[in-house]
Amino acid sequence: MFVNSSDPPAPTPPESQDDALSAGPPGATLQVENVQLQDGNLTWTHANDDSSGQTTIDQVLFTIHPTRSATQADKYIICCLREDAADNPDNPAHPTSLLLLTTHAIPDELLNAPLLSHPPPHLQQTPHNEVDVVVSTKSGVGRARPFWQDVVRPLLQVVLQPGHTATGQQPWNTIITQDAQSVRRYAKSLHPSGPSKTIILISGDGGVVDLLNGRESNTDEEVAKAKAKAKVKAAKLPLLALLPLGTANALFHSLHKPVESRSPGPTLLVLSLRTLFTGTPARLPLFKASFTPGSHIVSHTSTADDGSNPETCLGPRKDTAVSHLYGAVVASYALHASIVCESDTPEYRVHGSKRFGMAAQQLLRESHPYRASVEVMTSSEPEYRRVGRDTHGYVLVSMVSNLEKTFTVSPGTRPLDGKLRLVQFGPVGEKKTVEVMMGAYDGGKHTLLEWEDGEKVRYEEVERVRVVTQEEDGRWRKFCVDGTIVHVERGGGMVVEAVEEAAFRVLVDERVLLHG
Ligand SMILES: Nc1ncnc2c1ncn2[C@@H]1O[C@H](COP(=O)(O)OP(=O)(O)OP(=O)(O)O)[C@@H](O)[C@H]1O
Repeated sequence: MFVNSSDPPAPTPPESQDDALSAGPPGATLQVENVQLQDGNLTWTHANDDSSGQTTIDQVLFTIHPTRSATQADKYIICCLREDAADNPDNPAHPTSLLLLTTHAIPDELLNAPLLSHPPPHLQQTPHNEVDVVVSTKSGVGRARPFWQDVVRPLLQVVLQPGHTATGQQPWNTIITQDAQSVRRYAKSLHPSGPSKTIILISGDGGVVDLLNGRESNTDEEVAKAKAKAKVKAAKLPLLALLPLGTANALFHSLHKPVESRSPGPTLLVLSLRTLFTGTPARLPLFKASFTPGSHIVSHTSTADDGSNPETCLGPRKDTAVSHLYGAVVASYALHASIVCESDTPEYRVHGSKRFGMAAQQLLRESHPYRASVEVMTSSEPEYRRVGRDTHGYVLVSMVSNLEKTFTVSPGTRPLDGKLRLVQFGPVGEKKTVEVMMGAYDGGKHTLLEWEDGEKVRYEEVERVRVVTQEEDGRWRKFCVDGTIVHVERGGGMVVEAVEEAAFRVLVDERVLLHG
């Protein structure tokens, strides 16, 4: 979450500044002819010099056929994403770029692929709808901003072309994060009674949790009032469009699991851009994690922390007090929470998703038995039932199937099903824990694991989970909600349950709703 200390200081534009004014040309626009599609390869001839070009069908985002203007009536724009460093060797800081092919005729297969003749309503700024773009600059390995500048912004410009004004004003608002509180501050500005909002969130799961909780913290009262008065309609709930530029991107992977193929196939970014322009809104299921009094959010990125202390998660440091958090991904205790917490140092962050494995190695060597009570309620059991023994290795309550693309923590979860599932096992030691992790990387087979000593992985659908820690050492009293770490007091804990009331909608690929 911190810039490496060797980086030059980054210019920090005001959060609300729309840096579209400094935009360059919208991607590389090429006039092409003789476009053909064969064996998954799209080929063409450049109109100016007859040279040829090619890309794969997986890199095609969609085709625009703007029928609005007579001059453009017979023109197509094939929009492609290039995201291989090899495609952009001159500029490794900008690993993704847009390729726009303008042509008079396209192969039939592209007519059947996503074809945009009008900007989708959710991307149009009108008196009844606003479009905000939130760029979380420290997500993942820091590529959200170049992705916005090089790809998303020019694509919006091309699709929303008639919205341009002479002043260069764009029909969207841009929020570039400046610190760890930026997304929360933005969320606070969302008013349930204002026009409906589409929020294009260029970030990882942390941006989503910040958005869910920033909004909630100031609008509890307002939301209650607005609901009582106007009965906030589902269609007015803010609509999230996720562009997954984080490390794990669990929410996007899980929501798009039915349409995400193993390679080769469209990449995560291609899928997310297709969904942004052609997706369908759905209610985003949420859970609430409530914490005992005295609990605090632990963070590396508060203003008080200059990032020089990699031991934040190991020490007794306290940050913002917290009573509850909303989440859309997972709430956890024990190994998972410790991995997320201890991998979130500036040193580990530069390694992208490898940081989880690096922190896990150390924690696995220690294989700490976490002293706690874990209890569940299910739809058929209205009283708490104890799960496991007095010590635990892994306790995770999931609302999604995947924590990473290939890490299926909850194979029974379907996108948007709104169900909570518990994955729990005891302190089984390094070897068996690795076996569990390998099962998760093998489509979720860990949920069937049982060992000869009677230990097993417990996996079940639950309504509510209560975890109370009995640890003395603060290092083992960390809980995790969608990547946010909460430190609880001695004897403290967390209760997790699904939330009935909808607060956000999310854009998904239409096929997810049909086959999810
Ligand atoms: N300019 C900034 N300075 C400090 N912190 C920032 C800044 N911009 C964003 N952040 C914080 O960095 C965190 C980035 O988390 P995010 O989840 O988006 O990425 P990630 O942790 O890499 O991905 P994932 O959660 O999917 O693994 C967020 O909590 C956000 O508030």
